[in-house]
Amino acid sequence: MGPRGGISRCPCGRKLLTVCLSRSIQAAGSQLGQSKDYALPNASWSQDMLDLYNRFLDMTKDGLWKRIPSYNNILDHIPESMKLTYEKRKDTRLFLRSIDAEGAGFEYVMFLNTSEKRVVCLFQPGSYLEGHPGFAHGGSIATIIDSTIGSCAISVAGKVMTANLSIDYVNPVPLGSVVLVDSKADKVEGRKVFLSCKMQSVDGNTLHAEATALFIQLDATKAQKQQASCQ
Ligand SMILES: CCCCCCCCCC(=O)SCCNC(=O)CCNC(=O)[C@H](O)C(C)(C)COP(=O)(O)OP(=O)(O)OC[C@H]1O[C@@H](n2cnc3c(N)ncnc32)[C@H](O)[C@@H]1OP(=O)(O)O
Repeated sequence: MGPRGGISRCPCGRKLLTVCLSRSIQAAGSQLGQSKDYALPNASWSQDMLDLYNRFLDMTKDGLWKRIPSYNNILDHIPESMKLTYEKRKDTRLFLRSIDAEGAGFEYVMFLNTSEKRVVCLFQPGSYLEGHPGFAHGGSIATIIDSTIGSCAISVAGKVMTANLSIDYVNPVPLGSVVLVDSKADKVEGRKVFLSCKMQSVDGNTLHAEATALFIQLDATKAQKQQASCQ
């Protein structure tokens, strides 16, 4: 990972500046009628989250890493060429963006490195994701892993679905902490994409979870049938 970014050295304070910038970008976006991008700092992000975000943002400068924008409607994530005949519905939401209160649900941002076939997600689980008292629910961990690995699979193979996801939960994740979800595509065999992933603490000293997954590239004919059946 590269050195920390210039933003952090601003005299008016990194957190304040970053949040101001994100608000300006979001305000500009809404003026243009664009969807809100949630993968930008907000006031709920901890210093750890902001520090990591700025480190990764710095790594996007040479073009190897890209920040993946995040919207509350899945169709805003899908390239035009992959949308086929989906119709945008107003009554659906991407599961991870279903909680409105900042900081209460899935606070996350993903970064893609295409040449390494890798997606890293910075994840700060909020209080509505509680399982055991004070810790993130295993389902929320599975969700962020599935989405991170899934984003990696999509970048490699386009339209895919999870066929298998296997997770070893090693250490619980405290609510409000920040973890790194580091996924990579290990192998592509025909329509099958095999991926693996580690969820670790920011200092790298705690392994929270390890996962492997199989994603299958959708057969065009079957994909059209699936779409037709859910419209
Ligand atoms: C933040 C932004 C978010 C964006 C990321 C979103 C990521 C989220 C992803 C999801 O959560 S997707 C939702 C959960 N997944 C599903 O609901 C999938 C349900 N399953 C299916 O629809 C089908 O089973 C599937 C599309 C996965 C595969 O059906 P196909 O009919 O296309 O595949 P087919 O049965 O022909 O199998 C193709 C190959 O894969 C193999 N295969 C299929 N399922 C397998 C499995 N479960 N385990 C091992 N191998 C499997 C199968 O043996 C075969 O191998 P071979 O080519 O070598 O013969």
